[in-house]
Amino acid sequence: MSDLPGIVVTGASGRMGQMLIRLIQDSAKARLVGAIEREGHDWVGRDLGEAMGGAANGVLVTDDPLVAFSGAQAVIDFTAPDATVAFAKLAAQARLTHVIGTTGMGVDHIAALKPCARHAVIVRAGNMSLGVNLLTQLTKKVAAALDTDWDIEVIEAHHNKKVDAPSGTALMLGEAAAEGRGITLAEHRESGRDGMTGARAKGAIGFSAIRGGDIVGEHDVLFAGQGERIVLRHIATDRAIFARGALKAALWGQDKAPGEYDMLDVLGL
Ligand SMILES: NC(=O)c1ccc[n+]([C@@H]2O[C@H](COP(=O)([O-])OP(=O)(O)OC[C@H]3O[C@@H](n4cnc5c(N)ncnc54)[C@H](O)[C@@H]3O)[C@@H](O)[C@H]2O)c1
Ligand SMILES: O=C(O)C1=N[C@H](C(=O)O)CCC1
Repeated sequence: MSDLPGIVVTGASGRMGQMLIRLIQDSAKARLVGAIEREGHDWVGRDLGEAMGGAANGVLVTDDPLVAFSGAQAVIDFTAPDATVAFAKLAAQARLTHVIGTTGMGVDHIAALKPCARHAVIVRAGNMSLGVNLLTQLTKKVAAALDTDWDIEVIEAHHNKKVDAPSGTALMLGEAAAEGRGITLAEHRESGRDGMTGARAKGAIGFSAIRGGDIVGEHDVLFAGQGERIVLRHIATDRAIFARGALKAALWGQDKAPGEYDMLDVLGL
């Protein structure tokens, strides 16, 4: 029996689920011990390897997290907000490191994670890539250096299957800009302009979302001044960057005290 950390992947058939499964199966630092899909999904009850179109790998896809979590050390979860809160409660009971990549979480979802983090390590980030997490620090620094004569806009583009907007990454970048400026995003957020909107509010942090085709994820933080503009940009061309970050977080969490963490903690940025 290997003593490598055993990892469960939720949303196994999803874009990120499949990426994570391949990464963990190829990893020398972790082993895949479970795969979860939602109740009624046609992968449930099937061998995971076969469901993914390859050879059998002996991992049965289940819709029962209690079964999957027993004998695991971490769960990596890129699903949907309600599902993530339900997984958090069970992961806390089982004392698993819970890595949350799910975006579109509302304030109630985030509040529901707090009691879980008293018992288990939770690492949550709207973007698990090194590049975007570094970009949040650059954004904070630029926003701190410029006054409100510079308008801040976050422009993001994603594939046509994405269900939430602004993206989790855009919100991270907006939070970083707000922090740099010493304001709260909640009080200065401006998104979804349409019709007679009136002039832009001075000091607002604006968001625009593009959805189309197979775009993996692109983010610009625009600082627009009089006669000049600064653009900080990140372009994701491969979902593997998110999966690598999530696996790193799951391993990092193994010797940490219960609590809520993000990728800045994991990456030491
Ligand atoms: N943080 C990051 O770095 C990052 C990167 C990529 C995607 N995401 C986010 O991850 C989430 C998933 O993205 P995706 O592109 O893989 O979506 P997807 O739709 O391809 O996959 C989601 C999967 O979750 C499954 N699911 C939903 N409810 C479930 C439940 N109750 N139990 C088990 N499985 C359930 C679905 O059946 C589906 O297979 C989104 O919120 C997305 O924004 C975050
Ligand atoms: O494909 C997605 O969905 C992505 N979601 C994250 C977000 O909302 O920022 C990260 C990029 C890809």
